[in-house]
Amino acid sequence: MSFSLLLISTIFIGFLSYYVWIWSYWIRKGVKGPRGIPFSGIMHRFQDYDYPFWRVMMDWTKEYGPIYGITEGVEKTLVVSDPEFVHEVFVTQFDNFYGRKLNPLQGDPNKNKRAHLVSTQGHRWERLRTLSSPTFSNKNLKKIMKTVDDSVAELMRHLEKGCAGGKTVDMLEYYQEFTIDIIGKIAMGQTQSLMFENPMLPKVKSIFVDGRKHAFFASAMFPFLGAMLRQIFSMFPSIQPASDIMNIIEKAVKARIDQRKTDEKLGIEVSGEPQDFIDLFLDARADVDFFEQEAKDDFGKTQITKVDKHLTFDETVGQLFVFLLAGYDTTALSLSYSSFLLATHPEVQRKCQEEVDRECSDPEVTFDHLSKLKYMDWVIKEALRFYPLASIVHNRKCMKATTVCGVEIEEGTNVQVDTWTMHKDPNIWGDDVNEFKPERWESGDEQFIQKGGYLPFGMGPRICIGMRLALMEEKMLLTQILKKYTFETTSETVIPLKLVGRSTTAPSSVNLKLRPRHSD
Ligand code: HEM
Repeated sequence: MSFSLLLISTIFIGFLSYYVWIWSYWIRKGVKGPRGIPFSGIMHRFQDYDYPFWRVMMDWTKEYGPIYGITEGVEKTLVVSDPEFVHEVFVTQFDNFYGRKLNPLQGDPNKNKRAHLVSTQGHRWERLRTLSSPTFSNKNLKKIMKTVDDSVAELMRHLEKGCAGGKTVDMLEYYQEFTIDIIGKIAMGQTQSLMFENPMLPKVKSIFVDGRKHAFFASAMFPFLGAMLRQIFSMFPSIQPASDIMNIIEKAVKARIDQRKTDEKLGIEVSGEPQDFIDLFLDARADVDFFEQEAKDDFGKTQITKVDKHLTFDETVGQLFVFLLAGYDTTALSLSYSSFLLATHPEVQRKCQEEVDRECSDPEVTFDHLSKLKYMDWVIKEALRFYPLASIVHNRKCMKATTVCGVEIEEGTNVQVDTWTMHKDPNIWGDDVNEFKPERWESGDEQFIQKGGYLPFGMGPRICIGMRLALMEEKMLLTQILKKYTFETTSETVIPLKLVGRSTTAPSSVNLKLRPRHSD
C-alpha cells in the first residue's frame, strides 16, 4: 500500500471515528433518547416544514420522558420538559447557562463584529443588553406609540377595503404588513407606511419560510462550512436575503450619521428627541464604571480588551437587524393566533369587546388605556400558551459544567426546552389544559412563570427584550379591530390550524370574516 493511500485511509478512519464518537455521546452517558445516525444525529428529523421540529420533540417526549438526549450534527443536546429543570437552567443557574445554542452559520459570537443580542454571550451580551434595554422603557415606548398608531390607522383602512362585502381575509397577511411597517419605521429609517408594497417584506419572509435550510443543516454537521458559507453569502448579498437586509440597514444608519453631521455643520438645532431606534442606539451609552466592575467578575469567557460605553457602528447595524427579525414575525403570529382563538370562542371575544368598549371609548388609545385591558392581556397570554410560536429559541448552552436536578451536564451541552409539551401539561395547568380559557390568568402570571412551566417570551435575564413593544402593538391594533368588527370563521377557515415552520411556528393561513359591529 502506498504511503498516500495509507495516509488517506488513516484520515478517513479518524474522521469517521470522530463522528461516531460524537453520535454515541448519550449512549456512553447512559441517557436515553432517539439516536438518529452518525454525522446528522437526529437533525434530518427536524427538517420537515409541515411536521415542525416541536411536534417531533413532543412525540419523543412521550416515548422517552421529560429529560432525554439527542445529537444534532456535532452538538449534544438535552431535551427537557420538566419545569423545575427549566427554571433552574434559565433562572437559578443562569451563570452556568448564559449562552444560546448557535449554528456556525450565525458566526462566532465572540468575534463577529455584527454579533447581536440573540447570539452574543457573557460580557458582550451583558453590555449589549444594558445598552439596548432603555429602548423599551415606558418613556421610549410612549414615543413609539405615535408610529404604531399611524400603522394601526393605515391597516384599518386596508382591512376595511379587504373585508368589504363580507369577504374572507387572511389575517396573517394583514398582520405581517402591520408589523413590518412598524419595525421598518422604528428600526430601518422608513419614513412612511408602505403597506402592501413594502419591498422589505418578501426578503424578510424568505428568511422565515425557507430559511437557509440546507446551509444550516450542512454547517451543523461540518462547522468549518458555516464560516465559508458566511463569507460567500456576504460577497453575494443577492443570494442571501439576510446580507441584503443588513446592507439596507447599514445604509440607513450611515444616512442618519451623515444627516447629524450636516445638521451640526449648518448649526441646525436638533431637538435631542430620538426619532426611532436608530437614534436611540446611536445615542445609547452606559456607565463605564459598570463595565469595568463587571470585567473583574468571573462571568463569561469573552475577553474585554476595550471597555466601550457606546455601541459601535457594526453593533448598531447588528442590533437593528435582530430587532427586525425578532420583532416582525413573532408579533404578527401572536396576533394571528389570538384572532383565530377569538373567532372560535365567541364568548371570549364578546368579553374582550365589552372591555374595549368600556376602557377605550375615546377614539385615541393611550398608554394608560392599554394598561386597563386586563382581559385582552389574558387572551394574548392564553393564545401564546396554546401556540408558543418561538419555542425554537427556548434553549441555553452550558458554559460551565454543573449538575441540574441531579443530572450532570458537561460544558458545551445544550438544553432545549420542549415547550409545547409543558404548555399542554395537565400537571401544570390542570385538567382543563386543552381549553382556551383566558380566566386562568386571573390570579396573576407568577404561579406559572415562577414554576418554569410557561415561557413564550423565554425566562430569566435573557427573556425577550421586545415583549412590551410586542404587547403594545398587539393591544393597540386589536382594540381598534374589536371596536369595529367581530371576527368570525368561514368555510375557508382551516380548523384546527395547520401549523408549519422551521424556525418560528406559523399557521398556514388564518382566514376570517370581519363582521361590522354596527350590524349586531
Ligand atoms: C409576540 C412577540 C414575541 C415573542 C413571542 C418573542 C419571543 C422571544 C423569545 C422566546 C426569546 C428568547 C428568550 C430566552 O431565551 O429566554 C426572545 C428573545 C429576544 N427577542 Fe423576542 N419575541 C417577540 C417580540 C419581539 C420584539 C417585538 C422584539 C424587538 C423589536 C424582540 C426582540 C428580541 C431580542 C433582541 C431577543 C434576544 C434577547 C437576549 O438574548 O437578551 N422580540 N423573544
